[in-house]
Amino acid sequence: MPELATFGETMLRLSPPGDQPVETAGTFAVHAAGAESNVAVAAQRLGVESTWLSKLPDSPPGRRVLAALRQHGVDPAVVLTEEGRQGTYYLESADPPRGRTVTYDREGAAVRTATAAELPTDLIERADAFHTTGITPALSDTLATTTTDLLELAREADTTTAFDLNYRSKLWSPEAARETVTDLLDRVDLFVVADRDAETVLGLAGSPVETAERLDADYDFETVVVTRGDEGAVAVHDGQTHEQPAIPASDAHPVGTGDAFVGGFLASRLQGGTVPDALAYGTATAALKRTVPGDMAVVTPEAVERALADESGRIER
Ligand SMILES: O=C(O)C(=O)C[C@H](O)[C@H](O)COP(=O)(O)O
Repeated sequence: MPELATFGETMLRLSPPGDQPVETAGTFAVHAAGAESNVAVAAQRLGVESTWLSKLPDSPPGRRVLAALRQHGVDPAVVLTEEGRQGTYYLESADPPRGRTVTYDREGAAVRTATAAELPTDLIERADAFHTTGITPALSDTLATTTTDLLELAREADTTTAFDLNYRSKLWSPEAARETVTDLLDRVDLFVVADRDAETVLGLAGSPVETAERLDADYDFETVVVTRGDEGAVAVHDGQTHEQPAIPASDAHPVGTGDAFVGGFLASRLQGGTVPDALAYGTATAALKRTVPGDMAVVTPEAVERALADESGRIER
C-alpha cells in the first residue's frame, strides 16, 4: 500500500443544526476538521496508508480529534502536550443572503509551537508523499519554519511533496501569504491552488488554464493543479495541459470539498493513476464530499467509481 504523511492543525468544528445562528443554537454537531487531516482521511479511505502529524493538548477535546481520525483508519502521529489548547471553529450555514460563516477560535492552539525536531519525521521520510497547506505557516512563525523544515526533509528523502495554497483571509493578508508561500514553493512537487487564491495571493488573474501554465513556467513543479469550483480543474504536467469538468453535485455540505479533491487526486496518483485519472478521481471525491456533513470525505473507492461512471458527470477524454 502506498503511504502518505500530512501535517497541520485539526480543529473541532461546531455546527448548529440547520440554519440556526451560532448565537442562539442550543445544540451543535461536532466534527474533527483540518485541511491536512481531511486529506489524510480521504486518501486513507481510498486505499492509501495515511498518517497525520500534529501536536494536540492531552485533554478530552484533543483525544476526541484522535478518535475521529482513527475512526477512518488514519494513524495519528501526534505529540501530546500539557501546553496550549484545542482549536475550534463554528460553521453557521443558511440560505442567501446569510450564507455560510466561519468563526475561528483557534488562538493558542497546541500545534502552534510544533517543531520538526519534536515530530516523528521518519514517517515523512518513509512515505511516498507528504502533504501540507498554506493554512499551517499562517498559524505562527514557528509553524512557518516547521513547514519549511518538513518540506525540505521530505525532499531530501525523495518523498513527493504536495502543497495546497488554501488561502484563509481570516488568518493573514494576501501580501503576508504571498511572501511566505512563494518562499516554500521551491520545495513543492505537486502544487494545488484554487483559481481565486491564485488571483488573490499570487496576482494571477488569467483563466485557470493560463494560471496553471504560468505557474508551471515560473516554478519547478512536477505537477500544478488549478481548481475552479463548479467548473472542475486544470493540471499541467510534463508540458501537457489537462482539463477536467466538475461533476454536478449537491451544495449541502461544501466545506472540505477542496481537501477531498486533493485526497482523491493523491490516492489516484499514489496508486499509479495518470494525471488525467487523478484529476477525474479527485473531482469525483470532491463531488461526493458535498453530500456528506462534516469536513471529511466519508467516501469509498466504489462510490468514487460510481460517481465517475455516472452519465451526468461523464468525462470526455
Ligand atoms: O484550518 C482551516 O482554516 C480550515 O479551513 C479547515 C477547513 O475546514 C478545511 O480545510 C476545509 O477547506 P476546503 O476543503 O477548502 O473547503
